[in-house]
Amino acid sequence: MSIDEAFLPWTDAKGVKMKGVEPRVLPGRGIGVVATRNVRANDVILSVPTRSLRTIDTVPKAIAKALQPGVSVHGVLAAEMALDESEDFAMWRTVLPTREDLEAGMPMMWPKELQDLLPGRAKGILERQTATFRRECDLVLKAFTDLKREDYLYFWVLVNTRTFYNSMPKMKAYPQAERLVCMPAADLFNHADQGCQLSYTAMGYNIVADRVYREGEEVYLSYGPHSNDFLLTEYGFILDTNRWDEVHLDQVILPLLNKTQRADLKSVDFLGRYTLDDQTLGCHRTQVALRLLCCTPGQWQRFFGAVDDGRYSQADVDELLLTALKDFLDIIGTTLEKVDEADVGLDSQRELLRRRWQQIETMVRKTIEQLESQ
Ligand SMILES: C[S@@+](CC[C@H](N)C(=O)[O-])C[C@H]1O[C@@H](n2cnc3c(N)ncnc32)[C@H](O)[C@@H]1O
Repeated sequence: MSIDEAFLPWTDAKGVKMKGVEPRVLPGRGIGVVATRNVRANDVILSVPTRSLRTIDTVPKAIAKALQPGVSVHGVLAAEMALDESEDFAMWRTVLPTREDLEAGMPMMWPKELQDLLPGRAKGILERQTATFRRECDLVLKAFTDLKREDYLYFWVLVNTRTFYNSMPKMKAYPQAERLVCMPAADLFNHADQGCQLSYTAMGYNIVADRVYREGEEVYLSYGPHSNDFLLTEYGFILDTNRWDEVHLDQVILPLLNKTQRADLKSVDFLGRYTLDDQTLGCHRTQVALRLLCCTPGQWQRFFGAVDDGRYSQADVDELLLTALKDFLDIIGTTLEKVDEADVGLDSQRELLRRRWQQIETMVRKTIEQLESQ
């Protein structure tokens, strides 16, 4: 893989300014952006003028009209790209990942058997993506009968992995999840859990350095405070070090609760989304749910209402959590065996899945050790 020599002149003609950075091919990450000289914190390293942005407002009326209101902005942008045969887009395509590149990482493009082995949180995101895609794909293929399902899927996934949240004031007319924008060159930055920030001005978008970067260093953008399950399903990769990572425990906490307890938690919006992270031995939601199993109603109410800190029931809660985490270790072990035995999909897909479960295992073991050493 290499970057077409006409690509940078093309971005230049679009008014994109790169200052002290340039895109390069990087092993294992496709293309990324690297500092060509020392960059200072708060330097604007890339700017993209409004005229170069692709938004719902730049989609040809014939396409937008044929698809909306039934298809989301995401779905319309994907359809536009799938139908775009212009020379302009052909140049952008030279730096876009191929279908094979996307298949390696994006669970939406994996075989069902591997999708079924995803961690619970990733599976939840995938289910929502798949339902949206199916609904939108049917509408798009009905409107543009020459389009093929697999081509539309490629562009749908592409838009998923390369759009930014669009903070232009006029986007307020759209629901939050629909405010999407595509930007040439800005979409070549890879993500880190701490990275540069995107900022909007009336002229367009800037990427601002979050810290000093030395010449030759890769410059990362922060896509947001995302866990590895989120990065896996939305972007097709995971980070080795991720301060926003968390492990979802619903799989082992929900089965402990009876019907009434579930209904009680649901009524206060505390049913599900139980997590472990680096900072806590079970998040506050987990603490609330487990206290239903070992406290009187009055004690539970006082903890829930923050009238007391629940110190008196902490040992019982920790014991319940420890048992749940040990059960989770069994589930993780069985899942890893299934991943190893799976004879479907690509090696890269199975390896990514294995790495994610190993990260989860490490976090669960660490918490077990901490609970046992208290
Ligand atoms: C906005 S694009 C970034 C540019 C991309 N690397 C390319 O070649 O076009 C987002 C995609 O880059 C890859 N990516 C981003 N950050 C990464 C990272 N830290 N490690 C591995 N892959 C990453 C993922 O495939 C993701 O879907």
